[in-house]
Amino acid sequence: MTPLYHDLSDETVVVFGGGSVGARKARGFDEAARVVVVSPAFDERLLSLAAGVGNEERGNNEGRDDEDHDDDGDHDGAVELVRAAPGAGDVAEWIDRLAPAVAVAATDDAAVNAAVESAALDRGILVNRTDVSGGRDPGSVVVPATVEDDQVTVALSTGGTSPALAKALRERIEAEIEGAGAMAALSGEIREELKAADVPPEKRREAVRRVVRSRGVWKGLQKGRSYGRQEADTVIEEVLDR
Ligand SMILES: C[C@@]1(CC(=O)O)C2=NC(=C\c3[nH]c(c(CCC(=O)O)c3CC(=O)O)Cc3[nH]c(c(CC(=O)O)c3CCC(=O)O)/C=C3\N/C(=C\2)[C@@H](CCC(=O)O)[C@]3(C)CC(=O)O)/[C@H]1CCC(=O)O
Ligand SMILES: NC(=O)c1ccc[n+]([C@@H]2O[C@H](COP(=O)([O-])OP(=O)(O)OC[C@H]3O[C@@H](n4cnc5c(N)ncnc54)[C@H](O)[C@@H]3O)[C@@H](O)[C@H]2O)c1
Repeated sequence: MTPLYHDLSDETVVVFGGGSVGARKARGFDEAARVVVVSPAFDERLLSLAAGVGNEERGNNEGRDDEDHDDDGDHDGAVELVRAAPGAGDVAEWIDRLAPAVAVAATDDAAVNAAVESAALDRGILVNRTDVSGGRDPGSVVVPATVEDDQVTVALSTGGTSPALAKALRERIEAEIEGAGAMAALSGEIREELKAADVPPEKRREAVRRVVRSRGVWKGLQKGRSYGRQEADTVIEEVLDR
């Protein structure tokens, strides 16, 4: 399995199955893509997502300009629910109509999930099969456990073997990456500044490497951006003066 970060803005993700697993996947993809859930019944969390509850603070609507799919127009970014129970033979038609970039098979009907998988694979569409673990077929993707701090994202998979372990490790990493977003912003800015000032590449790299490893800078950033910056300037001066 090869982990990649994929930009799904302007793409559609279709989720077959509106139970608890379908709801979790819809929520995960909804931050970036248009999400359509096809199911005869919907978990309560999906009803909230469809009403746009919780979307505002997640800031997931950037870069989205097609509101055609939005039923009431009020909740840009809301998940769309389509009440239907396609049989295994109907799934391909749904996929053709929705033209998704990713299809998620999350029903409790193994035959329907298998039909989603084969229809997606036939069309070169990525498929996430939620009812099987272990090895994947080519074109089949795993949804990892993820932790985010601003622009920094950690995605974690056990290769499909142990989702419970993926979750447990994710909980540990959550504490570990706190503040990483602020550090990414600061060190990115410093890198640009040193480049613009024509600092020789070797010195520039050493300075940036030291900044991201400096306990003082991490601590400073906890107090506020300018404290982090001050600490970083001290580190940079040490490197440049040598
Ligand atoms: C990471 C996460 C992302 C997400 O889905 O959001 C995710 N599962 C999560 C939680 C979780 N899932 C399950 C449990 C109960 C404990 C257990 O059974 O282990 C727990 C833990 C809990 O709930 O505490 C049950 C389960 N999961 C799968 C099956 C099918 C099977 O095993 O056959 C069954 C059995 C169903 C049954 O027996 O009925 C299958 C998959 N689940 C995956 C992802 C993919 C592999 C990821 C990897 O490579 O590690 C894969 C292969 C396909 C996929 O769905 O992409 C999310 C944690 C998010 C977070 O909290 O950070
Ligand atoms: N990946 C994971 O993390 C994970 C975790 C638990 C369970 N599972 C597996 O995922 C599947 C779904 O789990 P769940 O807990 O959400 O089950 P669930 O029973 O709560 O939900 C299944 C949903 O599929 C819908 N459905 C049934 N037939 C359908 C059809 N033809 N088309 C569209 N939707 C249809 C049902 O109405 C229901 O909303 C199960 O097969 C289970 O083995 C996966």
